[in-house]
Amino acid sequence: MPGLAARRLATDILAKIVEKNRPLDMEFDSRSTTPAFRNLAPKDRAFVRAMVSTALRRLGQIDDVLRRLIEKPLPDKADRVVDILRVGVAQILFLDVPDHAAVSLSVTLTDEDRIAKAWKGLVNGVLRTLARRKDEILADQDAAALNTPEWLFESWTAAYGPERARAIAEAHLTEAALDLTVKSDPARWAAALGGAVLPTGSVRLAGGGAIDKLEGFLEGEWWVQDAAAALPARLLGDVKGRQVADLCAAPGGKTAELAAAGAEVTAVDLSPERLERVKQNMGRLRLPNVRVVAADLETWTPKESFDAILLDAPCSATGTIRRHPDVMLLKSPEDVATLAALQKRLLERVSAWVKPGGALVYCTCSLQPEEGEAQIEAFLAAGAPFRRLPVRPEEIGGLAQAITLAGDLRTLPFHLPATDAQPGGCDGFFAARLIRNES
Ligand SMILES: C[S@@+](CC[C@H](N)C(=O)[O-])C[C@H]1O[C@@H](n2cnc3c(N)ncnc32)[C@H](O)[C@@H]1O
Repeated sequence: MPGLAARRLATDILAKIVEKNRPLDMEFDSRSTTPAFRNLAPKDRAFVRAMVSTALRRLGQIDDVLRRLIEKPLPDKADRVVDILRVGVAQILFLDVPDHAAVSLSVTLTDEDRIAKAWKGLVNGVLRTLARRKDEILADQDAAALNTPEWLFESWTAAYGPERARAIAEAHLTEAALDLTVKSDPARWAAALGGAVLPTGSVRLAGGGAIDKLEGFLEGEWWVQDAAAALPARLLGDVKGRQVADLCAAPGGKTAELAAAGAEVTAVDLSPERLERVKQNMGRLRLPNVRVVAADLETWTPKESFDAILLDAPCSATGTIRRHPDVMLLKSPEDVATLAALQKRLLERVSAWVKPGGALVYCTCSLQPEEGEAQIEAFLAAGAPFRRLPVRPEEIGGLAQAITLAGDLRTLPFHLPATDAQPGGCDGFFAARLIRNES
């Protein structure tokens, strides 16, 4: 039956993420070699990804629909039914799928399962009712609040105020555009690829299609990198001919920027597998000036100090929810606390490796102040031999709203608003630039 295999796979993947806490990318990577995945046409694979991402992005709204339309909560053994319903609701409310196809394929999937089949009538009834009442139900839902875990909404309200917290949650409702960092001539690549040049210099495409088939990929003219993720490396200024350490480097977006700007880069990361990707990427991009080191920064020590250091510390990644909606499900306040402790240790340790007068940029793709502003405040307050060098708007494409009072970079997911030429938004990044005292 056309489309059934894609729904079955989407339901299986969603179940693993929601019930087994498996990250979305990891689950897709591990499925990519299985027959169930390989037998799908490329457009069906993309559709599986769209169903799963949408179900995660809108999980709060979807579960609210199920609470409204199912009178008695389903028993634990009906997990499969819930997952089928979630994928079905995602199709009816948020994806461009005819209602009758979403309903009948969901019913067929239910009928396939030995236990779930007992709820075939319920699946049919719930999805048909939804198809009839969808406009009324959608109008009655507060999407931003329903889809955001309470602890996150509260933390953003405390950090940024209620209006900006809501704007962040609203920005998460939309899939991110595809941003490219180009080696040179953004206007030429924007024209060639049908995109637009952002004020920050990245090229933004509306997304869709296989990346490795796009012009310039094989020639190594650009790499995929969110517009906000492209900003921290730039804060190191002119790095041509300088010894620069990119710490926590994989998969290498910032390594590529530094190498393309002419630095001699030492790229360090804990994960040998992820470093393989750095090597592949640098090969494709024809950037030979990168030395890759697989090491734990908590124990590794460089032989010599560096002119400049970029520390892109491991973090909760709450700034990347538009691309990774599973973050909302998988991360907890405890994770933020554990990661903040690791970031503090890394920052203190690696800061000793910067030459006097050299720059240290600390960054994370987190919206949580504990992983950004508070780290730097505590580091400087503890008497570290560094001073802040505030970020200037002209260094980041005039994005003055992304500079804090203290002079750090703080992008939020609703920055870079949409225009006629391009969709809006960017990752939520924090970056601080510190200069080591001369003596
Ligand atoms: C945010 S990602 C880095 C993204 C990368 N800078 C880029 O722009 O493509 C964080 C990285 O930190 C690495 N990492 C985590 N703990 C580490 C440690 N103790 N030592 C070295 N690398 C670590 C992870 O393997 C992961 O690749």
